[in-house]
Amino acid sequence: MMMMMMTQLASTFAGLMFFFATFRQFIPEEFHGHIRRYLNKLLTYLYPYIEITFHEYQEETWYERSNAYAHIERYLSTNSSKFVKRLKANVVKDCKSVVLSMDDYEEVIDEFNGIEVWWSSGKTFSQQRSWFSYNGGGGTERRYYKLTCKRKHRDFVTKVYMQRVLDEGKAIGVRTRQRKLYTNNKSENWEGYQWKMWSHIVFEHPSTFDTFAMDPKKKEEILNDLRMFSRSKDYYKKVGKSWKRGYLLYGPPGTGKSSMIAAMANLLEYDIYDLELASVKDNTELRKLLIDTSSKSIIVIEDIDCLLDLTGQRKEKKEGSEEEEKDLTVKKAKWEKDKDKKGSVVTLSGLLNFVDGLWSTCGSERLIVFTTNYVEKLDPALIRRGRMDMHIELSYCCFEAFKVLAKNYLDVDSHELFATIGQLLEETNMTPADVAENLMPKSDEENVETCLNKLIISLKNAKEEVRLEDTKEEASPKAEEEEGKNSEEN
Ligand SMILES: Nc1ncnc2c1ncn2[C@@H]1O[C@H](COP(=O)(O)OP(=O)(O)OP(=O)(O)O)[C@@H](O)[C@H]1O
Ligand SMILES: [Mg+2]
Repeated sequence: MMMMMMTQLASTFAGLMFFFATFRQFIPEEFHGHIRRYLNKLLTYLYPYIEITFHEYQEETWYERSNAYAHIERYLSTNSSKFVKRLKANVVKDCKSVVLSMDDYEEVIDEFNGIEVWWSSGKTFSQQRSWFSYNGGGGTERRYYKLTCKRKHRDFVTKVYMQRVLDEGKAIGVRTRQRKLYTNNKSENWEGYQWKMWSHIVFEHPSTFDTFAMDPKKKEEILNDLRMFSRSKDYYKKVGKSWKRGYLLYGPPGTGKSSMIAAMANLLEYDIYDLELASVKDNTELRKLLIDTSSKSIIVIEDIDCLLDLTGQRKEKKEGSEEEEKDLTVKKAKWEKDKDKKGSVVTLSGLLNFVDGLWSTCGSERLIVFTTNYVEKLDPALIRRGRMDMHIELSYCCFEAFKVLAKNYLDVDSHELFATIGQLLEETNMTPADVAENLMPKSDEENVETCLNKLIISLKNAKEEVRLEDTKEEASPKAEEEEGKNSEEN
Protein backbone atom coordinates (compact mmCIF):
# COMPACT_ATOMS: atom_id res chain seq x y z
CA MET A 1 0.00 0.00 0.00
CA MET A 2 2.75 2.36 1.10
CA MET A 3 4.79 1.50 -1.95
CA MET A 4 1.77 2.17 -4.21
CA MET A 5 1.29 5.59 -2.68
CA MET A 6 4.93 6.42 -3.13
CA THR A 7 4.81 5.27 -6.74
CA GLN A 8 1.79 7.50 -7.40
CA LEU A 9 3.54 10.51 -5.87
CA ALA A 10 6.61 9.77 -7.92
CA SER A 11 4.59 9.60 -11.13
CA THR A 12 2.83 12.91 -10.28
CA PHE A 13 6.21 14.53 -9.91
CA ALA A 14 7.49 12.91 -13.09
CA GLY A 15 4.45 14.43 -14.83
CA LEU A 16 5.39 17.89 -13.58
CA MET A 17 8.97 17.44 -14.77
CA PHE A 18 7.72 16.29 -18.16
CA PHE A 19 5.48 19.35 -18.37
CA PHE A 20 8.44 21.59 -17.63
CA ALA A 21 10.67 19.85 -20.18
CA THR A 22 8.02 20.10 -22.91
CA PHE A 23 7.23 23.78 -22.43
CA ARG A 24 10.65 25.07 -21.40
CA GLN A 25 11.22 26.75 -24.79
CA PHE A 26 8.20 29.01 -24.09
CA ILE A 27 9.63 30.05 -20.72
CA PRO A 28 12.34 32.75 -20.64
CA GLU A 29 15.84 31.38 -19.95
CA GLU A 30 16.39 33.37 -16.72
CA PHE A 31 13.41 31.60 -15.04
CA HIS A 32 14.68 28.07 -15.72
CA GLY A 33 16.93 27.96 -12.62
CA HIS A 34 14.15 29.23 -10.32
CA ILE A 35 11.62 26.79 -11.70
CA ARG A 36 14.01 23.89 -11.21
CA ARG A 37 14.70 24.93 -7.62
CA TYR A 38 10.99 25.21 -6.83
CA LEU A 39 10.26 21.90 -8.51
CA ASN A 40 12.97 20.26 -6.37
CA LYS A 41 11.45 21.81 -3.24
CA LEU A 42 8.07 20.55 -4.34
CA LEU A 43 9.60 17.12 -4.87
CA THR A 44 10.96 17.06 -1.33
CA TYR A 45 7.53 18.11 -0.08
CA LEU A 46 5.48 15.77 -2.26
CA TYR A 47 7.95 12.91 -2.28
CA PRO A 48 10.19 13.03 0.80
CA TYR A 49 11.91 9.75 -0.07
CA ILE A 50 15.06 8.57 -1.77
CA GLU A 51 15.52 5.38 -3.75
CA ILE A 52 18.69 3.34 -4.11
CA THR A 53 18.86 0.54 -6.66
CA PHE A 54 21.18 -2.44 -6.41
CA HIS A 55 21.56 -4.30 -9.70
CA GLU A 56 22.35 -8.00 -9.87
CA TYR A 57 25.05 -7.56 -12.48
CA GLN A 58 27.68 -4.86 -12.40
CA GLU A 59 27.65 -2.44 -15.27
CA GLU A 60 31.40 -2.48 -16.00
CA THR A 61 31.72 -6.26 -15.78
CA TRP A 62 28.31 -7.31 -17.08
CA TYR A 63 29.01 -10.98 -16.44
CA GLU A 64 30.01 -10.61 -12.81
CA ARG A 65 27.27 -10.93 -10.22
CA SER A 66 27.42 -8.09 -7.73
CA ASN A 67 28.48 -9.07 -4.22
CA ALA A 68 26.23 -6.39 -2.72
CA TYR A 69 23.20 -7.85 -4.53
CA ALA A 70 24.04 -11.33 -3.25
CA HIS A 71 24.46 -10.07 0.34
CA ILE A 72 21.14 -8.16 0.18
CA GLU A 73 19.38 -11.21 -1.25
CA ARG A 74 20.55 -13.36 1.66
CA TYR A 75 19.76 -10.69 4.23
CA LEU A 76 16.23 -10.25 2.90
CA SER A 77 15.65 -13.98 2.59
CA THR A 78 16.38 -14.41 6.30
CA ASN A 79 14.72 -11.26 7.55
CA SER A 80 11.72 -11.02 5.29
CA SER A 81 10.65 -14.51 4.25
CA LYS A 82 8.00 -14.58 7.03
CA PHE A 83 6.27 -11.47 5.68
CA VAL A 84 6.50 -12.01 1.94
CA LYS A 85 3.72 -13.89 0.14
CA ARG A 86 5.64 -15.10 -2.89
CA LEU A 87 9.06 -16.65 -2.40
CA LYS A 88 11.67 -18.17 -4.67
CA ALA A 89 13.38 -21.39 -3.56
CA ASN A 90 17.05 -22.13 -4.15
CA VAL A 91 18.41 -25.56 -3.28
CA VAL A 92 21.89 -25.44 -1.78
CA LYS A 93 24.37 -27.71 -0.01
CA ASP A 94 24.00 -30.66 -2.34
CA CYS A 95 20.19 -30.74 -2.27
CA LYS A 96 20.20 -30.89 1.53
CA SER A 97 18.64 -27.52 2.28
CA VAL A 98 16.43 -24.90 0.68
CA VAL A 99 17.04 -21.16 0.84
CA LEU A 100 14.03 -18.93 0.29
CA SER A 101 14.25 -15.45 -1.16
CA MET A 102 11.79 -12.73 -2.25
CA ASP A 103 10.22 -13.38 -5.62
CA ASP A 104 10.21 -10.68 -8.33
CA TYR A 105 7.95 -7.66 -7.73
CA GLU A 106 7.56 -8.41 -4.02
CA GLU A 107 7.83 -5.78 -1.31
CA VAL A 108 8.86 -5.88 2.29
CA ILE A 109 9.34 -3.39 5.11
CA ASP A 110 12.40 -3.63 7.34
CA GLU A 111 12.92 -1.73 10.58
CA PHE A 112 16.21 -0.88 12.25
CA ASN A 113 16.69 1.45 15.25
CA GLY A 114 13.11 2.66 14.81
CA ILE A 115 13.70 3.66 11.16
CA GLU A 116 11.68 2.02 8.41
CA VAL A 117 13.01 1.14 4.98
CA TRP A 118 11.06 -0.37 2.11
CA TRP A 119 12.60 -3.01 -0.08
CA SER A 120 11.18 -4.11 -3.41
CA SER A 121 12.46 -6.53 -6.03
CA GLY A 122 12.06 -6.17 -9.76
CA LYS A 123 13.66 -6.83 -13.11
CA THR A 124 14.37 -5.02 -16.34
CA PHE A 125 14.65 -6.48 -19.82
CA SER A 126 17.48 -5.71 -22.16
CA GLN A 127 16.73 -5.74 -25.90
CA GLN A 128 20.26 -6.75 -26.70
CA ARG A 129 20.83 -10.46 -26.93
CA SER A 130 24.42 -11.24 -26.17
CA TRP A 131 26.64 -14.28 -26.44
CA PHE A 132 26.45 -14.38 -22.67
CA SER A 133 22.66 -14.74 -22.63
CA TYR A 134 22.92 -17.80 -24.86
CA ASN A 135 25.34 -19.36 -22.43
CA GLY A 136 23.15 -19.37 -19.37
CA GLY A 137 24.72 -16.31 -17.79
CA GLY A 138 22.92 -13.19 -16.64
CA GLY A 139 20.77 -13.31 -19.78
CA THR A 140 18.51 -10.47 -20.92
CA GLU A 141 16.69 -10.26 -17.59
CA ARG A 142 18.37 -7.95 -15.12
CA ARG A 143 17.15 -8.19 -11.54
CA TYR A 144 17.50 -5.49 -8.94
CA TYR A 145 16.54 -4.60 -5.40
CA LYS A 146 15.26 -1.12 -4.67
CA LEU A 147 15.58 0.44 -1.26
CA THR A 148 13.30 3.38 -0.41
CA CYS A 149 13.64 5.45 2.76
CA LYS A 150 12.80 8.91 4.05
CA ARG A 151 15.16 11.54 2.69
CA LYS A 152 15.97 12.74 6.23
CA HIS A 153 17.31 9.24 7.11
CA ARG A 154 19.58 9.12 4.11
CA ASP A 155 22.88 9.27 6.02
CA PHE A 156 21.85 6.71 8.60
CA VAL A 157 20.48 4.32 5.98
CA THR A 158 23.40 4.57 3.55
CA LYS A 159 26.06 4.29 6.23
CA VAL A 160 24.81 2.37 9.25
CA TYR A 161 21.82 0.38 8.00
CA MET A 162 23.38 -0.70 4.69
CA GLN A 163 26.58 -1.76 6.43
CA ARG A 164 24.50 -3.98 8.70
CA VAL A 165 22.62 -5.48 5.73
CA LEU A 166 25.85 -6.23 3.86
CA ASP A 167 27.64 -7.66 6.91
CA GLU A 168 24.71 -9.85 7.88
CA GLY A 169 24.18 -11.02 4.31
CA LYS A 170 27.86 -11.90 4.04
CA ALA A 171 27.77 -13.85 7.31
CA ILE A 172 24.67 -15.79 6.18
CA GLY A 173 26.51 -16.58 2.94
CA VAL A 174 29.45 -18.03 4.86
CA ARG A 175 27.12 -20.14 7.03
CA THR A 176 25.09 -21.56 4.16
CA ARG A 177 27.74 -21.88 1.47
CA GLN A 178 29.07 -25.17 0.18
CA ARG A 179 32.69 -25.36 1.13
CA LYS A 180 35.15 -26.08 -1.64
CA LEU A 181 38.35 -27.95 -2.23
CA TYR A 182 40.42 -26.16 -4.85
CA THR A 183 43.32 -27.43 -6.89
CA ASN A 184 45.64 -25.75 -9.39
CA ASN A 185 46.52 -29.03 -11.06
CA LYS A 186 44.30 -28.87 -14.14
CA SER A 187 44.98 -27.80 -17.67
CA GLU A 188 41.37 -26.77 -18.39
CA ASN A 189 40.22 -24.25 -15.85
CA TRP A 190 37.43 -22.57 -17.81
CA GLU A 191 34.41 -22.05 -15.62
CA GLY A 192 31.54 -21.06 -17.90
CA TYR A 193 32.92 -17.94 -19.53
CA GLN A 194 35.81 -17.12 -17.20
CA TRP A 195 39.34 -18.46 -16.92
CA LYS A 196 40.04 -19.61 -13.37
CA MET A 197 43.42 -20.17 -11.75
CA TRP A 198 41.84 -22.80 -9.51
CA SER A 199 39.32 -25.52 -10.22
CA HIS A 200 37.21 -26.94 -7.42
CA ILE A 201 34.95 -29.66 -6.14
CA VAL A 202 32.61 -29.57 -3.13
CA PHE A 203 34.58 -30.23 0.04
CA GLU A 204 32.94 -32.89 2.19
CA HIS A 205 35.56 -34.59 4.35
CA PRO A 206 34.26 -36.36 7.47
CA SER A 207 37.38 -35.73 9.58
CA THR A 208 36.80 -33.67 12.74
CA PHE A 209 38.80 -32.98 15.89
CA ASP A 210 36.36 -35.23 17.81
CA THR A 211 37.36 -38.22 15.71
CA PHE A 212 41.02 -37.22 15.44
CA ALA A 213 43.28 -39.45 17.52
CA MET A 214 46.05 -37.70 19.44
CA ASP A 215 47.11 -36.75 22.93
CA PRO A 216 44.11 -34.79 24.34
CA LYS A 217 46.32 -32.04 25.82
CA LYS A 218 48.01 -31.41 22.49
CA LYS A 219 44.67 -31.50 20.72
CA GLU A 220 43.24 -28.91 23.12
CA GLU A 221 46.25 -26.67 22.50
CA ILE A 222 45.72 -26.81 18.73
CA LEU A 223 41.97 -26.25 19.07
CA ASN A 224 42.53 -23.20 21.29
CA ASP A 225 45.07 -21.81 18.84
CA LEU A 226 42.69 -22.18 15.88
CA ARG A 227 39.68 -20.74 17.72
CA MET A 228 41.76 -17.84 18.99
CA PHE A 229 42.99 -17.14 15.46
CA SER A 230 39.49 -17.05 13.99
CA ARG A 231 38.34 -14.57 16.67
CA SER A 232 41.36 -12.28 16.45
CA LYS A 233 40.60 -9.99 13.52
CA ASP A 234 40.88 -6.84 15.64
CA TYR A 235 43.92 -8.08 17.51
CA TYR A 236 45.87 -8.70 14.29
CA LYS A 237 44.89 -5.23 13.10
CA LYS A 238 46.01 -3.69 16.39
CA VAL A 239 49.45 -5.30 16.31
CA GLY A 240 49.90 -4.49 12.61
CA LYS A 241 50.06 -8.08 11.40
CA SER A 242 48.13 -9.50 8.47
CA TRP A 243 45.44 -11.92 9.61
CA LYS A 244 47.03 -15.21 8.68
CA ARG A 245 48.79 -18.03 10.47
CA GLY A 246 51.17 -20.76 9.36
CA TYR A 247 51.10 -24.35 10.60
CA LEU A 248 53.75 -26.95 9.92
CA LEU A 249 52.49 -30.52 10.31
CA TYR A 250 55.22 -33.11 10.43
CA GLY A 251 55.45 -36.80 11.12
CA PRO A 252 55.69 -40.22 9.47
CA PRO A 253 53.21 -41.27 6.76
CA GLY A 254 49.80 -42.28 8.13
CA THR A 255 49.91 -40.19 11.30
CA GLY A 256 47.05 -37.92 10.24
CA LYS A 257 48.56 -34.80 8.63
CA SER A 258 46.02 -34.64 5.80
CA SER A 259 43.20 -35.67 8.16
CA MET A 260 44.13 -32.82 10.50
CA ILE A 261 43.95 -30.27 7.66
CA ALA A 262 40.43 -31.51 6.88
CA ALA A 263 39.51 -31.31 10.58
CA MET A 264 40.83 -27.71 10.70
CA ALA A 265 38.74 -26.76 7.67
CA ASN A 266 35.66 -28.37 9.19
CA LEU A 267 36.20 -26.65 12.53
CA LEU A 268 36.59 -23.16 11.09
CA GLU A 269 34.32 -23.73 8.07
CA TYR A 270 37.09 -22.70 5.66
CA ASP A 271 37.72 -23.70 2.04
CA ILE A 272 40.90 -25.56 1.16
CA TYR A 273 43.33 -24.60 -1.61
CA ASP A 274 45.53 -27.61 -2.27
CA LEU A 275 48.53 -26.08 -4.04
CA GLU A 276 50.56 -28.43 -6.19
CA LEU A 277 53.83 -26.59 -6.65
CA ALA A 278 55.11 -28.83 -9.44
CA SER A 279 52.24 -27.54 -11.61
CA VAL A 280 53.08 -23.88 -11.02
CA LYS A 281 55.05 -22.42 -13.94
CA ASP A 282 57.00 -19.73 -12.13
CA ASN A 283 56.98 -17.27 -9.23
CA THR A 284 54.64 -14.91 -11.11
CA GLU A 285 52.06 -17.66 -11.51
CA LEU A 286 52.49 -18.51 -7.85
CA ARG A 287 51.63 -14.92 -6.96
CA LYS A 288 48.59 -14.95 -9.26
CA LEU A 289 47.35 -18.11 -7.57
CA LEU A 290 47.74 -16.45 -4.20
CA ILE A 291 45.78 -13.38 -5.27
CA ASP A 292 43.02 -15.62 -6.56
CA THR A 293 42.40 -17.31 -3.19
CA SER A 294 39.54 -16.14 -1.00
CA SER A 295 39.47 -15.29 2.68
CA LYS A 296 38.41 -17.94 5.20
CA SER A 297 40.57 -20.55 3.60
CA ILE A 298 43.49 -22.91 4.19
CA ILE A 299 46.28 -22.95 1.63
CA VAL A 300 47.98 -26.33 1.77
CA ILE A 301 51.35 -27.39 0.37
CA GLU A 302 51.87 -31.09 1.05
CA ASP A 303 55.25 -32.81 1.15
CA ILE A 304 57.18 -29.58 1.30
CA ASP A 305 60.39 -31.64 1.78
CA CYS A 306 60.39 -32.32 -1.97
CA LEU A 307 61.28 -28.68 -2.50
CA LEU A 308 64.64 -28.88 -0.78
CA ASP A 309 66.62 -28.30 -3.93
CA LEU A 310 64.51 -25.42 -5.19
CA THR A 311 67.40 -23.01 -4.96
CA GLY A 312 70.11 -25.52 -5.74
CA GLN A 313 71.88 -24.31 -2.58
CA ARG A 314 70.72 -26.85 -0.09
CA LYS A 315 72.73 -26.83 3.09
CA GLU A 316 73.99 -30.06 4.56
CA LYS A 317 71.23 -31.44 6.70
CA LYS A 318 71.21 -34.29 9.19
CA GLU A 319 71.40 -37.70 7.59
CA GLY A 320 68.22 -39.73 8.05
CA SER A 321 67.90 -43.49 8.25
CA GLU A 322 68.62 -45.50 5.11
CA GLU A 323 64.89 -46.08 4.58
CA GLU A 324 64.08 -42.37 4.98
CA GLU A 325 66.80 -41.36 2.53
CA LYS A 326 65.48 -43.89 -0.01
CA ASP A 327 61.88 -42.70 0.40
CA LEU A 328 62.96 -39.09 0.04
CA THR A 329 64.96 -39.86 -3.10
CA VAL A 330 61.93 -41.56 -4.70
CA LYS A 331 59.64 -38.66 -3.80
CA LYS A 332 62.10 -36.08 -5.08
CA ALA A 333 62.58 -37.96 -8.34
CA LYS A 334 58.79 -37.89 -8.87
CA TRP A 335 58.64 -34.19 -8.03
CA GLU A 336 61.52 -33.41 -10.43
CA LYS A 337 59.78 -35.39 -13.18
CA ASP A 338 56.46 -33.57 -12.64
CA LYS A 339 58.27 -30.26 -12.47
CA ASP A 340 60.19 -30.87 -15.70
CA LYS A 341 57.08 -32.12 -17.49
CA LYS A 342 55.21 -28.95 -16.60
CA GLY A 343 58.24 -26.69 -16.98
CA SER A 344 58.04 -25.36 -13.41
CA VAL A 345 60.74 -22.89 -12.31
CA VAL A 346 59.41 -21.88 -8.90
CA THR A 347 62.21 -20.89 -6.52
CA LEU A 348 62.51 -21.03 -2.77
CA SER A 349 62.51 -17.24 -2.56
CA GLY A 350 59.30 -17.22 -4.63
CA LEU A 351 57.78 -19.56 -2.09
CA LEU A 352 58.99 -17.48 0.85
CA ASN A 353 57.40 -14.43 -0.75
CA PHE A 354 54.22 -16.40 -1.28
CA VAL A 355 54.04 -17.13 2.44
CA ASP A 356 54.83 -13.72 3.85
CA GLY A 357 55.75 -11.24 1.13
CA LEU A 358 53.75 -8.09 0.43
CA TRP A 359 51.28 -9.92 -1.81
CA SER A 360 50.45 -12.39 0.91
CA THR A 361 48.59 -9.64 2.75
CA CYS A 362 45.84 -9.49 0.13
CA GLY A 363 42.82 -11.27 1.55
CA SER A 364 42.63 -12.17 5.21
CA GLU A 365 41.68 -14.90 7.67
CA ARG A 366 43.85 -17.47 6.04
CA LEU A 367 45.89 -20.42 7.25
CA ILE A 368 48.92 -21.68 5.38
CA VAL A 369 49.73 -25.31 6.13
CA PHE A 370 52.85 -27.19 5.10
CA THR A 371 53.17 -30.92 5.64
CA THR A 372 56.32 -33.00 5.64
CA ASN A 373 57.57 -36.40 6.65
CA TYR A 374 61.09 -35.07 7.26
CA VAL A 375 61.06 -31.86 9.27
CA GLU A 376 64.80 -31.95 9.98
CA LYS A 377 65.51 -31.69 6.24
CA LEU A 378 63.71 -28.39 5.74
CA ASP A 379 65.39 -25.07 5.17
CA PRO A 380 65.10 -23.14 8.48
CA ALA A 381 64.08 -19.98 6.59
CA LEU A 382 60.98 -21.73 5.34
CA ILE A 383 59.71 -22.80 8.73
CA ARG A 384 60.85 -20.01 11.02
CA ARG A 385 58.20 -18.49 13.32
CA GLY A 386 56.28 -15.83 11.48
CA ARG A 387 56.13 -18.08 8.45
CA MET A 388 55.17 -21.33 10.14
CA ASP A 389 53.94 -20.08 13.52
CA MET A 390 52.98 -23.39 15.04
CA HIS A 391 54.91 -26.62 14.51
CA ILE A 392 52.76 -29.69 15.18
CA GLU A 393 54.30 -33.13 15.44
CA LEU A 394 51.99 -35.97 14.51
CA SER A 395 53.49 -39.14 15.72
CA TYR A 396 52.89 -42.83 16.31
CA CYS A 397 49.76 -43.92 18.12
CA CYS A 398 49.82 -43.49 21.92
CA PHE A 399 47.31 -45.07 24.30
CA GLU A 400 45.16 -41.92 24.50
CA ALA A 401 44.98 -41.75 20.70
CA PHE A 402 44.13 -45.47 20.58
CA LYS A 403 41.17 -44.86 22.92
CA VAL A 404 39.76 -42.28 20.47
CA LEU A 405 40.15 -44.74 17.59
CA ALA A 406 38.51 -47.55 19.63
CA LYS A 407 35.57 -45.24 20.29
CA ASN A 408 35.36 -44.23 16.60
CA TYR A 409 35.68 -47.68 15.10
CA LEU A 410 34.20 -50.02 17.75
CA ASP A 411 32.17 -47.65 19.93
CA VAL A 412 33.86 -48.84 23.17
CA ASP A 413 35.33 -46.71 25.96
CA SER A 414 37.03 -49.54 27.84
CA HIS A 415 37.74 -53.25 27.60
CA GLU A 416 39.86 -55.75 29.48
CA LEU A 417 42.24 -55.96 26.48
CA PHE A 418 42.98 -52.21 26.64
CA ALA A 419 45.74 -52.73 29.25
CA THR A 420 47.65 -55.16 27.00
CA ILE A 421 47.28 -52.81 24.03
CA GLY A 422 48.49 -49.83 26.13
CA GLN A 423 51.58 -51.80 27.13
CA LEU A 424 52.33 -52.85 23.54
CA LEU A 425 51.87 -49.30 22.20
CA GLU A 426 54.55 -48.14 24.63
CA GLU A 427 56.93 -50.79 23.36
CA THR A 428 56.38 -50.47 19.63
CA ASN A 429 55.64 -47.81 17.00
CA MET A 430 52.43 -48.08 14.99
CA THR A 431 50.79 -45.25 13.06
CA PRO A 432 47.16 -44.30 13.81
CA ALA A 433 46.37 -45.34 10.20
CA ASP A 434 47.59 -48.89 10.92
CA VAL A 435 45.83 -49.06 14.30
CA ALA A 436 42.61 -47.88 12.65
CA GLU A 437 42.92 -50.48 9.93
CA ASN A 438 43.21 -53.26 12.54
CA LEU A 439 40.26 -51.95 14.52
CA MET A 440 37.91 -51.84 11.55
CA PRO A 441 35.62 -54.91 11.43
CA LYS A 442 35.97 -56.64 8.05
CA SER A 443 32.88 -58.87 8.31
CA ASP A 444 29.74 -59.31 10.41
CA GLU A 445 31.48 -62.06 12.39
CA GLU A 446 34.14 -59.70 13.71
CA ASN A 447 33.17 -58.16 17.05
CA VAL A 448 34.96 -55.84 19.49
CA GLU A 449 37.04 -58.63 20.96
CA THR A 450 38.19 -60.07 17.63
CA CYS A 451 39.19 -56.61 16.39
CA LEU A 452 41.15 -55.81 19.57
CA ASN A 453 42.86 -59.19 19.35
CA LYS A 454 43.73 -58.50 15.72
CA LEU A 455 45.41 -55.30 16.82
CA ILE A 456 47.31 -57.12 19.60
CA ILE A 457 48.65 -59.65 17.09
CA SER A 458 49.72 -56.85 14.71
CA LEU A 459 51.46 -54.98 17.51
CA LYS A 460 53.28 -58.15 18.63
CA ASN A 461 54.36 -58.83 15.03
CA ALA A 462 55.63 -55.26 14.64
CA LYS A 463 57.56 -55.58 17.92
CA GLU A 464 59.08 -58.87 16.80
CA GLU A 465 60.11 -57.38 13.44
CA VAL A 466 61.93 -54.56 15.20
CA ARG A 467 63.66 -57.05 17.53
CA LEU A 468 64.85 -59.12 14.55
CA GLU A 469 66.09 -55.98 12.75
CA ASP A 470 68.02 -54.91 15.87
CA THR A 471 69.58 -58.36 16.26
CA LYS A 472 70.61 -58.31 12.60
CA GLU A 473 72.17 -54.85 12.99
CA GLU A 474 74.02 -55.91 16.15
CA ALA A 475 75.30 -59.04 14.43
CA SER A 476 76.48 -57.31 11.26
CA PRO A 477 79.32 -55.14 12.77
CA LYS A 478 80.63 -58.28 14.53
CA ALA A 479 80.58 -60.23 11.28
CA GLU A 480 82.39 -57.35 9.55
CA GLU A 481 85.01 -57.33 12.32
CA GLU A 482 85.47 -61.12 12.01
CA GLU A 483 85.79 -60.77 8.26
CA GLY A 484 88.41 -58.01 8.72
CA LYS A 485 90.43 -60.16 11.13
CA ASN A 486 90.38 -63.17 8.81
CA SER A 487 91.62 -61.15 5.86
CA GLU A 488 94.45 -59.68 8.00
CA GLU A 489 95.52 -63.20 9.12
CA ASN A 490 95.53 -64.43 5.54
N1 LIG B 1 45.52 -39.20 14.15
C1 LIG B 1 44.56 -39.82 13.45
N2 LIG B 1 43.30 -39.87 13.91
C2 LIG B 1 42.34 -40.51 13.22
N3 LIG B 1 42.55 -41.16 12.07
C3 LIG B 1 43.78 -41.15 11.57
C4 LIG B 1 44.85 -40.47 12.22
N4 LIG B 1 45.98 -40.63 11.51
C5 LIG B 1 45.63 -41.36 10.44
N5 LIG B 1 44.33 -41.68 10.48
C6 LIG B 1 43.62 -42.50 9.48
O1 LIG B 1 44.60 -42.93 8.53
C7 LIG B 1 44.30 -42.47 7.23
C8 LIG B 1 45.56 -41.87 6.61
O2 LIG B 1 45.91 -40.69 7.32
P1 LIG B 1 46.43 -39.36 6.61
O3 LIG B 1 46.23 -39.44 5.15
O4 LIG B 1 45.84 -38.21 7.31
O5 LIG B 1 47.97 -39.49 6.93
P2 LIG B 1 49.16 -38.51 6.50
O6 LIG B 1 49.92 -38.20 7.73
O7 LIG B 1 48.63 -37.39 5.72
O8 LIG B 1 50.04 -39.45 5.58
P3 LIG B 1 51.08 -39.03 4.41
O9 LIG B 1 52.31 -38.49 5.07
O10 LIG B 1 51.35 -40.32 3.71
O11 LIG B 1 50.38 -38.05 3.54
C9 LIG B 1 43.20 -41.44 7.37
O12 LIG B 1 42.26 -41.58 6.37
C10 LIG B 1 42.58 -41.74 8.72
O13 LIG B 1 41.48 -42.60 8.54
MG1 LIG C 1 48.86 -36.79 3.69
